[in-house]
Amino acid sequence: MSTHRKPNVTTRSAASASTTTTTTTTTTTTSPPPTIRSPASLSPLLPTRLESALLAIYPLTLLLGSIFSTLSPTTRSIPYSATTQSHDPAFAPSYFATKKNVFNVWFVKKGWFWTTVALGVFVVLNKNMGRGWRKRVKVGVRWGVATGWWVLVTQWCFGAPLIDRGFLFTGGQCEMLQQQQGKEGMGEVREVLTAAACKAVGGAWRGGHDVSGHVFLLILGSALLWFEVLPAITHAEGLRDGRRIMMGDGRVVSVGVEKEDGRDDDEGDKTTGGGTKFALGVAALMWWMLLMTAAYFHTWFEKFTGLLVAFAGLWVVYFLPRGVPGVRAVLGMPGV
Ligand SMILES: CCCCCCCCCCCCCCCC(=O)SCCNC(=O)CCNC(=O)[C@H](O)C(C)(C)COP(=O)(O)OP(=O)(O)OC[C@H]1O[C@@H](n2cnc3c(N)ncnc32)[C@H](O)[C@@H]1OP(=O)(O)O
Repeated sequence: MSTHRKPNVTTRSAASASTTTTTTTTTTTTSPPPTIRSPASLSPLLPTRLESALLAIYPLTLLLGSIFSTLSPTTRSIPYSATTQSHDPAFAPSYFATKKNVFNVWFVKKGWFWTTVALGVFVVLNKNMGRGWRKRVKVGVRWGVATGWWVLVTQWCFGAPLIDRGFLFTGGQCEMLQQQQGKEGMGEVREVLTAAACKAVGGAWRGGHDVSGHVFLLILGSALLWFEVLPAITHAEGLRDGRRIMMGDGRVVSVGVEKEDGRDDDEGDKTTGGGTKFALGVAALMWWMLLMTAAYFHTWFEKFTGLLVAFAGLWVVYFLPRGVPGVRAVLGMPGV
């Protein structure tokens, strides 16, 4: 089964193969090169096993936090307000259960800034990207698409962001709009089509489904960081050549065939310099804040939809290019 794929995946090692003795023929038939070890049935549009395991950390974290909030006697005994999406701050069960906690105010609420800085530092300081700009530009393009998704979902989507549109679509509205006296203070009706405008005029954003912006941003930002960083610092096949791509003629091969001149810039020198540590540190803090969000804020369903919306963006940036050569030409793939 694997023999007809072998020529596609061994191109990158052709140079080294020519230096080996004739006995290599026997060796190659019995022990296939690492680039074809992934199950043949795996679609390039799906994560490798290792990527799946890493991505599974997110739903598991949400589950863990939600179970904790359900079972913890302290958390359960304090009233939860669906409108503020939090516990009464006067009785907050933990420092992390208050909205004003310093990590929320300076880190999560500015989470895309931190994601950008961490990625920027990694790209500038990481030696494994080679001397040219090609790989760095592709990282920038992927960041641009992820940023576009963040903007559309949380900031602006030709008017209200998608989260607010979803809230209104599912029957929510600014409570003051329902009460006639509130309408005057709000000015244009368009202004109250966003949660921010509603809160600014003292209204309550109630009644609809509010996708968790925190869950969305923390998953999108942290996964973006490790999807970019890990292929550059690990030998794990599931994050490197175990990734499968579809070629223009429909063949599914290892991503190894697309490496520049068959060369693997990253091989051998797996440095974890300051840029890498900083980026992974930001991703780790994001994971912690995700756990805190899961434990103290939002409903189960709000967290679940935050996860889905983040995964949708990640799929477009990191998995769609594997199955569509045209998209791959624009977005590239980390470590390739
Ligand atoms: C040599 C080296 C060279 C280096 C070279 C580097 C180059 C480096 C270039 C830099 C250049 C930068 C350029 C950046 C360019 C940008 O990226 S600028 C963008 C900066 N802006 C941001 O990052 C903003 C990010 N924030 C957001 O998008 C939104 O605030 C969020 C995070 C989506 C959250 O929205 P939200 O409305 O809070 O929504 P939600 O999650 O539903 O929360 C509901 C409520 O529960 C609360 N809540 C939920 N979870 C929690 C929690 N865990 N804790 C407390 N409260 C919570 C919320 O606070 C919220 O309460 P309210 O505030 O509404 O009362």
